[in-house]
Amino acid sequence: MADSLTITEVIVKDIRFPTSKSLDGSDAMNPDPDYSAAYVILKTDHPENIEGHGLTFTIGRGNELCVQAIKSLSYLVKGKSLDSFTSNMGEFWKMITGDSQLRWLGPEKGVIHLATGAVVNAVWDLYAKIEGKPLWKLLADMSPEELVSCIDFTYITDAITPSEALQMLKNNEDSKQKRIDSLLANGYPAYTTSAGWLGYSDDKMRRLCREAKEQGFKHMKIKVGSDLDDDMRRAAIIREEIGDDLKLMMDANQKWDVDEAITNMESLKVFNPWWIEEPTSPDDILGHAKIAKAVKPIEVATGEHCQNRVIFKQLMQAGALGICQIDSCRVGGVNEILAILLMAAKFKIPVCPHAGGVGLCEYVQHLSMIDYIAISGSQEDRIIEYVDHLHEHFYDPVVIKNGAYMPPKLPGYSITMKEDSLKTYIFPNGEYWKNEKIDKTSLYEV
Ligand SMILES: C[C@H](O)[C@@H](O)[C@@H](O)[C@H](O)C(=O)O
Ligand SMILES: [Mg+2]
Repeated sequence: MADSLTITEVIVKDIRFPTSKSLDGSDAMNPDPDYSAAYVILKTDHPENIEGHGLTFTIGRGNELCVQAIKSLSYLVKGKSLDSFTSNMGEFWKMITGDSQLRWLGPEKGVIHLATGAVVNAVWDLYAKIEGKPLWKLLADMSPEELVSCIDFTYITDAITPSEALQMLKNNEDSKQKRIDSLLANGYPAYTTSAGWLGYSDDKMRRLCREAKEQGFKHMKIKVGSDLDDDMRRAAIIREEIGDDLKLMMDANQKWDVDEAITNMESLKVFNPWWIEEPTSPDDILGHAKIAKAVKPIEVATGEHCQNRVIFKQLMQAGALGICQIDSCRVGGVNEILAILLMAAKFKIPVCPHAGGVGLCEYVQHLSMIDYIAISGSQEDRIIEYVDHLHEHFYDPVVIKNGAYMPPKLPGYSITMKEDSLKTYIFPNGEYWKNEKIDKTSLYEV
């Protein structure tokens, strides 16, 4: 029973994959990412040893900082009963983000908030496993009142109030089952970024474009922001491969200044992109608003480095955001995501989550599904990012059919990694890393 379950131990692991070797994930700002996870396991006294798993995503060096921050937060969950959290999820989230001394490190941003995402998501994973449901179903089965009670509305009531949120959820209540049935039958549409990594050769890009088309993808994303001539050349190759019917998106990964973004998009618009992603600093709300106005009808997309619900709120209020790219563990986990999904629905901004990395696809599928089932109620202009890397390390990897994510069936948040993978890729002494020459700019003594 949930009410007798106690979290007895919090284990944290530094897991890193050497993706920089194949340039998977490379972009103009991040040329050599090693996809990594600050990974947390909540041990419990459940008779069948059910555990809660969660992770936060980084790209290598610095993962150890998230690991330490999770350790600092762990006293807030260790020794507590799951029921003491699930009886009021909103209060639980306030408690995790409200530690009077740790809060100083943020508040609600940077390393401490990335760590919050891992811990909060691990608690949701445990909750869903105990209830015997995949996370999307656990959320779908909640009443509007229960869903609203998961959210901390602090700092966002000028954009959305609890009673407005409740009304929005109630409006969707009667038609929920219809959308669940459609997800079970058709899945949730995806787009792929796998073909367009900046470090890939032209031949590899062409081959991956063809494969993606054959797999049923209708949208592809390409990296830009290195050198405009090169961006033009690569965009032309992709358009040649995918034709005019498929949608093309561009991602500059924060490379440009505001006016530079506007000028460069003047040239790149000939390839008819649907959106330009992260054109400039993720903190520059007015800059995004200026770009959004200038590049219309191309949409401005951002969110993977958006630190919390307050920044999302301002982007929406300022008309700076055309596509909202929630990130499952950049912000403080499921509770804060629900707040952002509700604001996006209110502002009529489509949510297309940031995924890829390691575990992000596994996470965000649940979030888009609950958005569709209970919050926005729509799939119009909404797709989930998909990247074909590292899924083999998960017990319950994503299932893509005909370019769509199929709803996960196993209980939990789909983020549990295989024992063997954890052992092999733990940094710096796992089977893989112990023989590698390791960069010494980390806290580890090597
Ligand atoms: C370093 C990473 O692969 C990023 O390039 C990636 O998250 C990207 O911005 C994306 O939108 O998928
Ligand atoms: Mg991106």
